Amino acid sequence: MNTATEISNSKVRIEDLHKTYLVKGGRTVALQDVNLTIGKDEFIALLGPSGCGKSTLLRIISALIKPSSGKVLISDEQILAPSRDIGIVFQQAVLLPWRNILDNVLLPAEILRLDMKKARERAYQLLKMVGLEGFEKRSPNELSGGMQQRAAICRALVHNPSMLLMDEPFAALDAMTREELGFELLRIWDIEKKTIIFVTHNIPEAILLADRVVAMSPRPGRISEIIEIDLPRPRTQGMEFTPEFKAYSDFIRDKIGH
Ligand SMILES: Nc1ncnc2c1ncn2[C@@H]1O[C@H](COP(=O)(O)OP(=O)(O)OP(=O)(O)O)[C@@H](O)[C@H]1O
Repeated sequence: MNTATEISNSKVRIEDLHKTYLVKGGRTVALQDVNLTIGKDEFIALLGPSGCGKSTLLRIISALIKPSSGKVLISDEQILAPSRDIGIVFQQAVLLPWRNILDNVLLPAEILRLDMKKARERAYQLLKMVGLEGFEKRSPNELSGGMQQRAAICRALVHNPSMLLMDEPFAALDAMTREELGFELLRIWDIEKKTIIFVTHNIPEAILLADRVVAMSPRPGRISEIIEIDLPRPRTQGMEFTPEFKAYSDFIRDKIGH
């Protein structure tokens, strides 16, 4: 099992990150000594038990919150404010109910004051790529949960960021839709070439998607293990039943004590 990788072409460098939240009557250490280098266009799965600090780490990388100490560099620049070069997908699609699907996808382009003609072309192209062609003018509540999450992915990509941060994006979906969207995400990643950080609790999902699985320990969150997933790409249905996959799964389960 390969757990040590040299990253020659780095996109993200996380250095000595600590995060302590001040809470009533004390403090919660959410992250401690987190160091990680992520390669350009790499697919990272951030795996760990509930409360180990995965969302906190994602929020620090996207500069939605500040670390207590340490820093995050993206393309060699320290991140101090939210960057337009990042797209974020959360567990819930949170589409605005009064806007149709196309206008929801276009929201970041409006906020960033991009050329709306070009943005509209891109939105149509993205919606087509995720199988939502013909649904552009529908309202979000006319779409299934999986379709809404597809639209949320398009919204995160419309301004063509080089990084995609995904916080348990498929956790609210049923198992079949979840798997389907996983493969769809891999297809998008193959076409669009992004650096992806994908938070999940789900070991098979992490193995199926990622180049490397970064396993975190329970609070205070630290990186306990980094496992390179040397399965061939494209990843396919049925791979989960191979002995190689099972070996990764057993190894990770053993390491994180599941
Ligand atoms: N705004 C906050 N104020 C105080 N404590 C917080 C805050 N956000 C998170 N925490 C605490 O920090 C720890 C890490 O939380 P975080 O949400 O990052 O974990 P997580 O691994 O993403 O959890 P889950 O998988 O359940 O979403 C938890 O103990 C949580 O209670």
